[in-house]
Amino acid sequence: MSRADKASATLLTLGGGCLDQGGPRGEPPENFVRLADVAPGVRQEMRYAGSENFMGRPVPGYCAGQCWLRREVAEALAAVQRDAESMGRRLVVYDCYRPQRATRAFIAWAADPADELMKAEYFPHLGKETLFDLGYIARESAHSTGVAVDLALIGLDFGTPFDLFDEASGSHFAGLSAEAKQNRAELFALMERHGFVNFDKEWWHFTLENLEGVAPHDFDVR
Ligand SMILES: C[C@@H](N)C(=O)N[C@H](C)C(=O)O
Ligand SMILES: [Zn+2]
Repeated sequence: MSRADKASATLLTLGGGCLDQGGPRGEPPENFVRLADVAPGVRQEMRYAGSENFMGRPVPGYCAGQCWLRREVAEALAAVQRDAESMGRRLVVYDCYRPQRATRAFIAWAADPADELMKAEYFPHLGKETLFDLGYIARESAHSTGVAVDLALIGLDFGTPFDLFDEASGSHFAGLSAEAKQNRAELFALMERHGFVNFDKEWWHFTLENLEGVAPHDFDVR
C-alpha cells in the first residue's frame, strides 16, 4: 500500500458516519463483497465516510471507508482494473454501495437552507434544493443496490472534480479542454468494454446493467 493509500485508509476507516450510533447496523447480503477482497489494486477514497464531500461531514451509514458492491459488479471492476493496468493506469473509487439512510441524510441536508458550508466547492452555481430534481443526487439511488460506482483514473484531468454538481460535469459538456475530453473518452471506453453504463450528467457515475434481483439495502458500511 502506498503512503497516500495508507493516509486515506486511516482517515476513512475512522468514518464518523455511525460511530455516534453505537456502531454498524445490519448485515451485508451474501451477494455483496468488499472490493478490496476482489480488486485490491483499486484505490479507495470513500468520500462519504469522511468530511471531504458536499455535506462537509461523514454521512450516516458509512462506518468505514470501505467499498462494498454486488459481487458481479466488483468482479467487473476487477477486470476494468486489469485492463487499466495494462495501459499504465489505476482506478480510484469515490462511492460504491450507499446505505439508504445516507440518501435520507442527503435529502435532509438539501432541505436545510442554513447549511451552505460546501457550496463554493461542490455546487457554486446551483441552489442545493435543486440538486435532486436536476438529477445530481438520486432519491432512490442505484448505489443502494450495489450496482453503481463513482470513480476516476488516478492522475488524469477530467475537467471537473468528483461531485462538482454543475453542467461542466456532464459527460459530454461542450466546453471541455481537449485533454479532459480525451481522458473522459478513455474512461468511458474502458468502463463500457466491461459492461458499465455512464450517467450522462456525471462523468464519474457508472452502473452495471441487467443484473437479476436488484434491490436497495440499508446495512451500514463497515
Ligand atoms: C451524488 C453523486 N455522487 C451520485 O452518485 N449521484 C447519482 C445520481 C446518485 O445519487 O445515484
Ligand atoms: Zn454515483
